[in-house]
Amino acid sequence: MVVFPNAKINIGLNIVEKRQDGFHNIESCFYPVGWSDALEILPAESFSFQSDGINIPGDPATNLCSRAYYMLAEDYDVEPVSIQLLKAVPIGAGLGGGSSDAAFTIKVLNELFGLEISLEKQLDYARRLGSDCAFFIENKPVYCFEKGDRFEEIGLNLAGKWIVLVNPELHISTAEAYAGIQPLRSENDLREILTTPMENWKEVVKNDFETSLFPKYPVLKKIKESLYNKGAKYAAMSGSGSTLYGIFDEETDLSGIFGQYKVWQGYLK
Ligand SMILES: C[C@@](CO)(OP(=O)(O)O)[C@H](O)COP(=O)(O)OP(=O)(O)OC[C@H]1O[C@@H](n2ccc(N)nc2=O)[C@H](O)[C@@H]1O
Ligand SMILES: Nc1ncnc2c1ncn2[C@@H]1O[C@H](COP(=O)(O)OP(=O)(O)O)[C@@H](O)[C@H]1O
Repeated sequence: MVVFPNAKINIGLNIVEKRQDGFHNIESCFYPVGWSDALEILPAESFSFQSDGINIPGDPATNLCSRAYYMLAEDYDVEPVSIQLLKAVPIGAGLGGGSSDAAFTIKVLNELFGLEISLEKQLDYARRLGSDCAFFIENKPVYCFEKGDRFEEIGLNLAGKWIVLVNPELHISTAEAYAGIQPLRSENDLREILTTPMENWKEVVKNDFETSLFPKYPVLKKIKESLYNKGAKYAAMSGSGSTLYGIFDEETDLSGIFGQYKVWQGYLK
């Protein structure tokens, strides 16, 4: 079975408070975007994981796809598989690429072996692999809270808008980014603001990580400003960075402008 684990962006990200378990409660909106890896999972004589494309640091046995397989194999009768991943989504980029691979692995194994794991249980398995991971099980726009792994429906439809994602190939560790934050609950209700026209978001839909990371990495702020200068209706950093995105009313080819960086552009669904 071949699937295409896609990336996400965060629209607004408020780091509300530090939790007893060391994690943070956050509020954000997750929106799926088309930048994707390719993942093939086939029944095999023994388990194997191989990847191509962007190099993923670390032992293949600890790759999130392998971890998803071993986690399910503890509880279900799953046969050995060979997993082949073509990695295209930048790593440590605020796009949740690894989490998406893991969530898609759960979904594929569930289907391939007829495991009939309920949606709630798939979400629970995904939560064990990473805070971002559960989002990719349903993979639809949501408002998220707690660790970013509890969801509420959101009436946000950006289908047909054009998005440009710019990744300056700075690897920012999520843990390190959280460590640099002084949590503060926003007075704004993100769900309410996101029902207003996108032109109104610029001053109020904020990603708290920008405050700590922009002074440290000036290139991030520069890219965000360029996206606005090129006509973005809204621009921001996704998650803990380092990818910036701009949302446009119409198709706007910026591949030349940002030629020195990794760029993905396309329509939102
Ligand atoms: C910041 C966000 C926003 O969507 O995305 P990315 O920028 O990583 O894509 C997420 O909260 C990232 O989720 P994810 O990348 O799955 O993080 P995890 O593997 O669960 O955790 C990595 C580390 O980040 C910190 N962490 C993560 C989530 C959270 N709510 N509070 C935290 O403090 C913890 O230090 C944890 O050890
Ligand atoms: N399949 C995978 N794809 C990407 N990163 C992976 C994968 N499996 C494990 N990782 C590890 O996860 C971390 C980055 O995860 P990723 O989801 O790309 O970051 P972010 O959520 O910031 O976009 C890296 O430390 C990387 O080594």
